[in-house]
Amino acid sequence: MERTNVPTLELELALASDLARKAGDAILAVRAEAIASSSLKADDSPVTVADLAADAVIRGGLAATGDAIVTEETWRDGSIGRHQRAWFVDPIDGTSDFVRGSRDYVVQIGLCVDGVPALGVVYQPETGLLWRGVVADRRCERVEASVALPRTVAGRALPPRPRIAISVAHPSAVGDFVVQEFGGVSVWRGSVGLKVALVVDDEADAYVTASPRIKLWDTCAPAAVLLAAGGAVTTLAGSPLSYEGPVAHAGGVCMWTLAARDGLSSRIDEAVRRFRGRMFD
Ligand SMILES: Nc1ncnc2c1ncn2[C@@H]1O[C@H](COP(=O)(O)O)[C@@H](OP(=O)(O)O)[C@H]1O
Ligand SMILES: [Mg+2]
Repeated sequence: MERTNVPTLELELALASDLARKAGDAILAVRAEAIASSSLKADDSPVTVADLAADAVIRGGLAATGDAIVTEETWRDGSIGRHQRAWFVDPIDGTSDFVRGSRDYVVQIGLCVDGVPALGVVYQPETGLLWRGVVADRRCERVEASVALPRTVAGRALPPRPRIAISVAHPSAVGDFVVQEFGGVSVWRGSVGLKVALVVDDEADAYVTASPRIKLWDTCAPAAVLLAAGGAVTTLAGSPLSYEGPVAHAGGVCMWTLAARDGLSSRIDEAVRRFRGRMFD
């Protein structure tokens, strides 16, 4: 049968892009008040009225899809379970940076199909930059002032000093060790989505975190963006990330170019061995 070039998940990509921008507007509208009145959730992570407003905008916009919806601000404990389609929403990724007045925070909307990231949108309200991807079409783009620039990481070589994107808000001994072990350079940045955007934009080769506090909504959208660009997404041990079980990634997360995965994964193993028992800080 003749192959058609009908784009996959076109409506979903348009919907998620529109909702991410609307959520971004909702955040900017209450930013000052949100920063002044932030509070801590039961797990000690910050939350603001901006997180809640953006969460509500996105949930409202996705409701008509009839799909499962998992959002940071509404999810209650338990396992995600198996869904044909499930949206993972982080209304603000990088809330701790946001409350410090940093521009490094994003809105993230990801869609898993059969438990695997299929589509993702990462939007930075402060700059209007948007990264998005549809994995099945190998379509990844950075949208800047309404111009979509295609992005790929396939075929990118690993530089002699690999650039490793590392959390500003949550530095860790494991992160430091991994950078040292790779003979690499740390690229400090807030938000998971922006660290993965660094990989997509050729400003980093890998994002590595050992934190068990990283959640499925922190990773789903950026994972889809990077996979669509031809990159790889794994646990520290090299397994695929699961989106059907617990809401936290217990095995850490690596998001990298194929060259970085191939060149560095054995040394990640070394980090895992060395830090066993106190791996997650
Ligand atoms: N060691 C840690 N402790 C607490 N949260 C962490 C963490 N490492 C990552 N995270 C979570 O991962 C997200 C991005 O963190 P970072 O900017 O440090 O990379 C944040 O999500 P939210 O901002 O959506 O709550 C944060 O809660
Ligand atoms: Mg968040």
